[in-house]
Amino acid sequence: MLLTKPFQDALPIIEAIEEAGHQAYYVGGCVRDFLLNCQIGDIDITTSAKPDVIQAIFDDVIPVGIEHGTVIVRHQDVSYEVTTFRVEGEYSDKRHPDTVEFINQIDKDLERRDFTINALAMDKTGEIIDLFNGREDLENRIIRTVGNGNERFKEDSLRILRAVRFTSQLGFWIDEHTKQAIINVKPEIEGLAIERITKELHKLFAGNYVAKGLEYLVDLHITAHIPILKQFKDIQTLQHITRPLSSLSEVICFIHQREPNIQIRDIVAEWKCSNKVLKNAMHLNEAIRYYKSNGLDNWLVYVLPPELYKGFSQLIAVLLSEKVDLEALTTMHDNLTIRSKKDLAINGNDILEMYPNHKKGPWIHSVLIDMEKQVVLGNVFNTKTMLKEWIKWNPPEIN
Ligand SMILES: Nc1ccn([C@@H]2O[C@H](COP(=O)(O)OP(=O)(O)OP(=O)(O)O)[C@@H](O)[C@H]2O)c(=O)n1
Repeated sequence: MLLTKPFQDALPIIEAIEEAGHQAYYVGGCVRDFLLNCQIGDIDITTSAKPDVIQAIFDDVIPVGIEHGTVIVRHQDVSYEVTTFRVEGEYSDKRHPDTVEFINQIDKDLERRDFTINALAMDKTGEIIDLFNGREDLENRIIRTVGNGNERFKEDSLRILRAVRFTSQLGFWIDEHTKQAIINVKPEIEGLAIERITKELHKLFAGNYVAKGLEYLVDLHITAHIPILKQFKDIQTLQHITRPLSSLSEVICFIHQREPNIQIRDIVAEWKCSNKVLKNAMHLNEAIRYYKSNGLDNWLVYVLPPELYKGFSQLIAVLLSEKVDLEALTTMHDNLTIRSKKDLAINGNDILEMYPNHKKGPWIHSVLIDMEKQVVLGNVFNTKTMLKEWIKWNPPEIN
């Protein structure tokens, strides 16, 4: 099969390993996505060479997980994960295998992988190694564990969420035996590091077939073992989603809107998200609240950071089945009369001068915000005279 560019770019790595007398193959998600004609993410390479051999062959190697057999080889500004063929022991810390044994043949390495569609390898000529009928499952759009599902999921219960995530990304179905194994092993999800769960949920909500993924999550009662989702009173409401949500802030805002008892701050804390995610989720939530009572106006566009317009428009579609055009938001933003408080033609001192018998205080800030809003909404011109006039007619409450 003709290799596409990302594989051709990685070819010198495979060739150099082979020239040193070892085997090397493209493996996992990149081969799956290649056969599906999807955009290729990272290219992973699996090899019979041990990490120290890889370090000796290449100049630019980052030892990210030598004890597990993984190093990163940098080649023409791209990072490639190169992992030695291995079999693994138990995952008692729920993150990494307790023991790793390096082996010389690819078969056993493929056998330890999660799903048949991920247990595919490809050599440098494009020849596919498919020991578990992964290609047939790709054609039939099936997620099936390699061998015994109970064992695969017990080795790493994150694979349960990966299975569901793949249904959301690829629109595939989960094989019946695999489904049963998910049901058997799902309580073990509770022992996983939350960061790993959050990462999978993020990918699940962003999948093109998100409704399908969430249907599995709910129907197989996996949600009962996922922090935050287990708090839903009516978990069915989680499934009513018509399109993907690409950022975690959108996901968090969506959850709060669907289940208002669950607070945004609590989701962020439980899922260990960043402050940036918290801030953006709050912005989105405030914008949705405002939109529900006022519709779309200049104030909403002014207050919401432009980088969140896309997420806002997605959420409006998902939550309210309404269309807010991204272009319309951008045009409204371009036509705003002011971009920030600094552009106001009046400042705190001007206001204080109008009320010489009063002291500085929070009331000045309130007047300024009100002015900002009136100017943005086009109710008053942004000149000092007009703004002072407006204040005279709408005197502030000073206390
Ligand atoms: N819990 C896991 C994680 C990964 N893998 C194997 O390691 C490969 C690479 O894993 P990763 O990069 O995490 O996932 P991808 O399948 O490549 O998918 P994506 O990049 O979309 O996350 C997978 O294809 C699979 O063969 C596994 O068996 N069990």
